[in-house]
Amino acid sequence: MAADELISPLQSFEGRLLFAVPKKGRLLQASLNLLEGADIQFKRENRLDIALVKNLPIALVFLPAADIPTFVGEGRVDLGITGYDQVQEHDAGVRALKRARRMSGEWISPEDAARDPHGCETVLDLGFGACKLQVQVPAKGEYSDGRDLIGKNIGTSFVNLAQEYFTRLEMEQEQGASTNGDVNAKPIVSGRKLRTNIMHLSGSVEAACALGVADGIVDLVESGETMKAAGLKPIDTVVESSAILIKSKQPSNPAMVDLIAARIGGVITAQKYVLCQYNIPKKSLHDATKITPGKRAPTVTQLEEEGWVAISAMVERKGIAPVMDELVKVGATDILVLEIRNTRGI
Ligand SMILES: Nc1ncnc2c1ncn2[C@@H]1O[C@H](COP(=O)(O)OP(=O)(O)OP(=O)(O)O)[C@@H](O)[C@H]1O
Ligand SMILES: O=P(O)(O)OC[C@H]1O[C@H](OP(=O)(O)OP(=O)(O)O)[C@H](O)[C@@H]1O
Repeated sequence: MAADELISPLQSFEGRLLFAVPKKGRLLQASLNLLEGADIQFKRENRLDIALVKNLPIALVFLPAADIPTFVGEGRVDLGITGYDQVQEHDAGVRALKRARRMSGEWISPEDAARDPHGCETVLDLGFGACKLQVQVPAKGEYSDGRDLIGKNIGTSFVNLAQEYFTRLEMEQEQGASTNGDVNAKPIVSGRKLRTNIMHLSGSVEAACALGVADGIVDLVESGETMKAAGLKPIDTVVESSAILIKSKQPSNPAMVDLIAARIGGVITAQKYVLCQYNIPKKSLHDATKITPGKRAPTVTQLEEEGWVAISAMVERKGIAPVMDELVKVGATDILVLEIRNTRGI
C-alpha cells in the first residue's frame, strides 16, 4: 500500500478550511447546486462524509443540518449551510445549558469560558429552505391559542425552542403580563420548572397528536400539506426560517471565508435576478427606467435607428412577468429575458 493511502481523511484536513454541508434532507440538493455555482469542485466517495475540494484549500464535511450550528459554534468547522431554525434551536440549547450551570453553581474555568464561543455568525441568507416552525394542534380540537397548551404534552424535534416558548407563556400567565408574543422580550427565569411537558421526537412529529402521544406539536411547515394531511392547524409561529450560510467567530482562514461568501453571494444574486433587455423609443425612456430601474441604474445604449435606445437591467425573477406587461404598455419592443449565470460585486 502506498504511504499516502495510509493517511486518514482527518489528517488530510491540514491547512484546509472546513465547510459543513447538510448530508441529507431538504437542504441537500440546493446546497450542492450552490457549491457547483461557486465552482467548489469535489468528488464525494460513497458513504464518506468528507470530501476534499480539488481546486481550493477546503474540505467539505457532510453533517446533519441540526448538528451544523454546534460544529460551527464550537469553532470546529469554519463555515456551514443550515437552517436558521437549527441555529435558533442550538442557541436556545446553549442558553438552557448556561442557565442550568448557573443554577447548579458550577464553576466555569476561564479556559472553558474562552473556548465556549457557542455562537456562529450569519453570513448570508441563501434564499431557499423557507419554512416556519409552528405550534400545531388538531384542527377540530378545543385548542386555539398557545396558552391553551400550557401543562399539556407537546411533541417536537425542537425541544429547546419549544421549552423557551412555553416557559415564556407560563411566565406571562403567572405574572399576568404580556410580551405580545415576542419570545425575546423577557429573560427566562433560571431554574423555573416547566409545567408543560416537552417530548423529543426525531421525525414524523405530525403523527403524535393522532396517536395520542401529544396534545400539540411544534414542527416545521412549508406548504402546509403535511400539517393538513395530519388533521392539524397552526396556532402560532415560533421561528420563521430559511437556509443560511454561517461562519465560526474565529475562522481558521478569514480570507477564504470571505472568498467563499462572495462566490456564494454571487450565485444567489444570479438566481434571484434575470436580465431584461428591450428597445424603447427615446421619448419613453423615463417611463421605462421607472419600470426597470436596475440594481444601480439601467444600461442605456444608443440604437442605430434614430429616436430609439436599447435598455438592459436586472429585474427580480419573481416579478418579471408584470414588468414585461408594463414595458409593453409604455412602448417597449423586442423584450428579452435572459438567465444570469453568476454575478459579483453587486
Ligand atoms: N418542508 C420544508 N420546507 C423547507 N425547508 C424545510 C422543510 N423541512 C425542513 N426544512 C429545512 O431543512 C432543515 C433540515 O430539515 P430536514 O427535515 O431535511 O432534516 P434532516 O437532516 O433530513 O433531518 P430529519 O432526519 O430529522 O428529517 C430544517 O431545519 C429546515 O431549515
Ligand atoms: O408543509 P410541508 O411542505 O408539508 O412540509 C413540512 C414537513 O417537512 C418536514 O419534514 P420532512 O418531510 O423533511 O421529513 P421529517 O418529517 O422526517 O422531518 C417537516 O418536519 C414537516 O413534516
